Amino acid sequence: FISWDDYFMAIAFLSAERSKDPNRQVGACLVSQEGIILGIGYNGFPRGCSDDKLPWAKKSARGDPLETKYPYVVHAEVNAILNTNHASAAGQKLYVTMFPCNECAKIIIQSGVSEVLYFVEKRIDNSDHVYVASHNLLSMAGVKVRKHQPQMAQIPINFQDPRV
Ligand SMILES: Nc1nc(=O)n([C@H]2C[C@H](O)[C@@H](COP(=O)(O)O)O2)cc1CO
Ligand SMILES: [Zn+2]
Repeated sequence: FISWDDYFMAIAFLSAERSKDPNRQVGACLVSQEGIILGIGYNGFPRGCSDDKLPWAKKSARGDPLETKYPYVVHAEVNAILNTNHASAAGQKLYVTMFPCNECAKIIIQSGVSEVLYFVEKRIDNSDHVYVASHNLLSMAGVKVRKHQPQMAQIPINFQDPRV
């Protein structure tokens, strides 16, 4: 059977599959102290803001930031937190497929999350201030940060041959 940590991380991975970002699909799963899922999210444009009208590009040929996704996209972590009713703020754990950026770190801290479990970190070296700031904030606020160590290499879901 699947461990709790693998289970919640797998849910974050599955949620990431919903993202329409062609370059990076990120998923997050917020879990209460009691192990109840409070919220799930992935990166996408805000509700009502159509993918048909907003760009998914990383760069604009004209150098116009408004032609890129960055000013518009809601990060997976924020969606997971906003999708909850905040019933039990204390002791929440956030499972994320990617280490959170500094803007998400602020929201994670202010919403009362006490532990972040991430799968990969985008940061290549210490020069990326976004992730250095994120580490600093989480550490100052006493939010535990842990890299998920999977117990299972894969968790296949097979609709063709369900073991029921
Ligand atoms: N923790 C994160 N949560 C997220 O939801 N994202 C999203 C925002 C963008 O849609 C995409 C990053 O795009 P790129 O610059 O790697 O092509 O991933 C990114 C990170 C990484 O910090
Ligand atoms: Zn973020």
